Amino acid sequence: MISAYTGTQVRHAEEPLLAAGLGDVLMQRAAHGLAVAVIRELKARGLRVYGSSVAVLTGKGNNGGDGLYAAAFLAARGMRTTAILTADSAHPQALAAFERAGGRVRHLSDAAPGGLAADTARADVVIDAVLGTGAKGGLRGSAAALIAAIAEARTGSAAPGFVVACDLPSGVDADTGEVAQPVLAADLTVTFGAAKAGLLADPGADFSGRVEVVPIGIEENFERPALRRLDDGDIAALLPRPERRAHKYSRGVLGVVAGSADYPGAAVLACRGALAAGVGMVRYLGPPEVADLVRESCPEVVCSTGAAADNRVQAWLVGSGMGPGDHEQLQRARDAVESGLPVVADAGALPALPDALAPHVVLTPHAGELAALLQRLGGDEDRAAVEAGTLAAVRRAAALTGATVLLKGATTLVAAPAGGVFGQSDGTPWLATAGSGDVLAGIIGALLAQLGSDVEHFGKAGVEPGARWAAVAALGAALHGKAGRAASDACLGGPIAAGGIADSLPHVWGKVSTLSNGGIRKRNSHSQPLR
Ligand SMILES: NC(=O)C1=CN([C@@H]2O[C@H](COP(=O)(O)OP(=O)(O)OC[C@H]3O[C@@H](n4cnc5c(N)ncnc54)[C@H](O)[C@@H]3O)[C@@H](O)[C@H]2O)[C@@H](O)CC1
Ligand SMILES: Nc1ncnc2c1ncn2[C@@H]1O[C@H](COP(=O)(O)OP(=O)(O)O)[C@@H](O)[C@H]1O
Ligand SMILES: [K+]
Repeated sequence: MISAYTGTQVRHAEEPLLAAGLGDVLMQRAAHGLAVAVIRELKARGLRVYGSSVAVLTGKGNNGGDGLYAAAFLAARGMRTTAILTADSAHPQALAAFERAGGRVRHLSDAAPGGLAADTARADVVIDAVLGTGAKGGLRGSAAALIAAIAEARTGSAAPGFVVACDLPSGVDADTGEVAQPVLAADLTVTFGAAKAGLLADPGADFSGRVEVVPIGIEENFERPALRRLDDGDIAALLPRPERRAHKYSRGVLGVVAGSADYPGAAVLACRGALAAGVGMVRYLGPPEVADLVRESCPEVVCSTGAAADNRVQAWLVGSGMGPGDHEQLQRARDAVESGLPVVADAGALPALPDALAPHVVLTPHAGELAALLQRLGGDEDRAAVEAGTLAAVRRAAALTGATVLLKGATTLVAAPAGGVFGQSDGTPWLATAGSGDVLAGIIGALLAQLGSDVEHFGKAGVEPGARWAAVAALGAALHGKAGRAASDACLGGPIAAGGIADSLPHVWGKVSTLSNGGIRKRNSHSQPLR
């Protein structure tokens, strides 16, 4: 599990060490980790360390101190180092160490910004150490103009070098991932003590590049993370596995209330997602012409009639491909929510459900649908506001509705009403294709049907009871993202259609499940050695 924290949590974790007079030790550890990461990245790109150039942009706080100490290490390794001091002061000891190591200092206040930006953009490595967790808002004044000019110079030409953010890209809010432009997009963010939540949520993640965490000795002092990400080991541990004596009903039946005359394909794609995600059986309820298409496309699906209450299932999927005029389907969706069973509620069901829900109801809006939901509950966020502050918006929706809320996007966030948030970023932009969300709803529905009643399962994987519905939804988002990526990889990085996500899921599932302790022999409960 990757755990991320707010800047305030990181500062609290540092406090005991600062009180013990270890502030400079922490900074040296951070700076050394940053320098090592820069050297590793240079080598990975086939560049020599000795003689390569590095420009470090510094502010007046400790973030600038980290950057200057790191540049001093790099100067000692033979790099040509320049520090551009963007503020009227700099961390005094770090600046002295940098100068002792032979680094060159330039002051933003003394230079023509255009020339300085052009020189900086040409460096093999640019380190952004202007603002860290102590930032109040974004870059201002001449520092903002310099960063904007460097960003522009780097986009205009095929910039040869790479950008490394020290702790976080300046202008990205460590707690929320909100972005105050201008921000210099990093290829690599080297962050200290723990990942910051804002690096793993959009839009901050757009600017963070790859994120590496440098341990600095504060790791024991953290409490509850602000955001968690399931890694492959967690996914392997959480995947349901059929018992040896399993039958289709014990493995879980998913009821699907989806599709309409206008969008019949959504029902098919939701069923295909569910079938690929290990469910024992899918029961479809919907208009006869949609049911015909479902039968034709997925003969495995059992099509039923009647009300939701007449059909025995372990979980429901409602809403994909439904509109406000689909009264009978919407009534089934409301009944499914009333049943008390786990429900994934997508698309057309979102505006039709009661305002007050429960954690076992997983809502799956995209940004536009989340804005509409928040507006209905008294907020004034539009789609752009949700996209500018995804973490805050998804938390607010979960708190207001009492449901688990999954916000779809490049990073998919899942908020539990009790407070925990998961953030998955396993996919590819090729997933932004019509019907992709229907497949996701099918996958989550299948997981709810299989795992919904198994509370202990989550405890074993380190997920507390209050966050287990969010963990199921995050597991679904992770599988969906990985399946989309695998489908695209199979076409050498080419485009995918939504059905391809479902098609590649079983293979992705099998591959990731081999990572569980015990390895490949534990992959299936029936592949036991003969006794
Ligand atoms: N506290 C510690 O012991 C450690 C801190 N570390 C580093 O220290 C950073 C936090 O340091 P600080 O608390 O000094 O904060 P920052 O270095 O983020 O910057 C704060 C300074 O910048 C000014 N400032 C704030 N917002 C500004 C804005 N929008 N425009 C211009 N100036 C602004 C403030 O007045 C303050 O002087 C972390 O991100 C990390 O890089 C690491 O060295 C590890 C140890
Ligand atoms: N840029 C992106 N990168 C990765 N995944 C994305 C991106 N954009 C969208 N997705 C994913 O694709 C799916 C789109 O779902 P949705 O918006 O409901 O589409 P539809 O309604 O057409 O099915 C979601 O799972 C979302 O997380
Ligand atoms: K920074």
